[in-house]
Amino acid sequence: MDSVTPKPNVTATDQEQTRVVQTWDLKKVYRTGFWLNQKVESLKGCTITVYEGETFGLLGPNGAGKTTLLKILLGIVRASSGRAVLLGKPISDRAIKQRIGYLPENPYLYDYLTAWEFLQYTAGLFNISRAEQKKRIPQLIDTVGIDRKTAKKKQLRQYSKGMLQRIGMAQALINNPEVVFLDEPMSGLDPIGRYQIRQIILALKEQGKTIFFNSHVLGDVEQICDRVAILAQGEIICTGSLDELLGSKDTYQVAGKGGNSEELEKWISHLDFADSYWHGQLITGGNLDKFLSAIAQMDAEILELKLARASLEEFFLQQLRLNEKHKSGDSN
Ligand SMILES: Nc1ncnc2c1ncn2[C@@H]1O[C@H](COP(=O)(O)OP(=O)(O)OP(=O)(O)O)[C@@H](O)[C@H]1O
Repeated sequence: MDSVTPKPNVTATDQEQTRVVQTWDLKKVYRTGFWLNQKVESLKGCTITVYEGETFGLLGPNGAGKTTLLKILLGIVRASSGRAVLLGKPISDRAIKQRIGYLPENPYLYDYLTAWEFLQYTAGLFNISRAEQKKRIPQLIDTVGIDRKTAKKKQLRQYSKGMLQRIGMAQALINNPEVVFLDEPMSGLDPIGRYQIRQIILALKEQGKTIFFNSHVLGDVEQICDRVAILAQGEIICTGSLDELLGSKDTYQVAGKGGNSEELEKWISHLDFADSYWHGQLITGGNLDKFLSAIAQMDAEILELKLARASLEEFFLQQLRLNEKHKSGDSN
């Protein structure tokens, strides 16, 4: 594994954007049991691409293999077969560790250190000079929204779960990484804690960092991700941007009464008009106001207007159901 092999079919997107993470047919079989004679097939051939500057969400139910994939990319777990490239280098290349950040799912953050001491310790692991630490640590503490005095005085055992997660984010950023891997960064947090982590991720996105995160908190993913992949039972079952997977934010199902079909057809596709009642699909192109005034001028009335786009949660559950149906060979 680990050799760099170009993808045979290079698409327009590939040509335009730099690929930061690329895997080909990654597989992982864990051996368990006293005699290591039992096998758990955790990944069954994962091929994914993450482009520079994007926020990529790897979604999947418990046990789907998300953490395993992430740990393979980070070199914590060895793949059984397949290839992976990170920042243009094989994942076995130790030099790339300097360019990535990682927040594990349940980070252990040394209870008896203060946040400041903990960040000094992690900075030391990257050989960051004392002078640089003096600049970077306060900046990071500000970025993750912890009070500087608290960071210097309070031991981590006195922190709330949300504060610990934010310090975990700060340690993932200590080396100013180009790519940040976050394993379930919102899990176990209350809505305020999740909001704070989302804001930090959005700020990182603004700085142009590539963010790869695992999650099953789909509402959060929907708000911050550019592209997602769904992993189920070790296999990627779909991947794409939210618009590609869910449909455009501009598409509505609309139903109404009155007006005339010729005028309505200028706005509404698949128009079904009968006895002055009608329904169809409206693609506004961001001009919902213009449509509403056109309706008023036609002397028509809207009875129902709702977004045609499914939520990510609905889409996720539907994809998992379809995958299970497909697996069980049920054609109904
Ligand atoms: N070290 C290990 N030894 C044996 N089996 C393992 C090991 N690590 C993970 N597995 C198994 O591999 C499968 C995938 O686990 P993984 O932790 O990657 O899934 P996940 O999608 O991250 O799940 P979760 O959302 O619950 O964290 C599971 O069946 C798990 O039990």
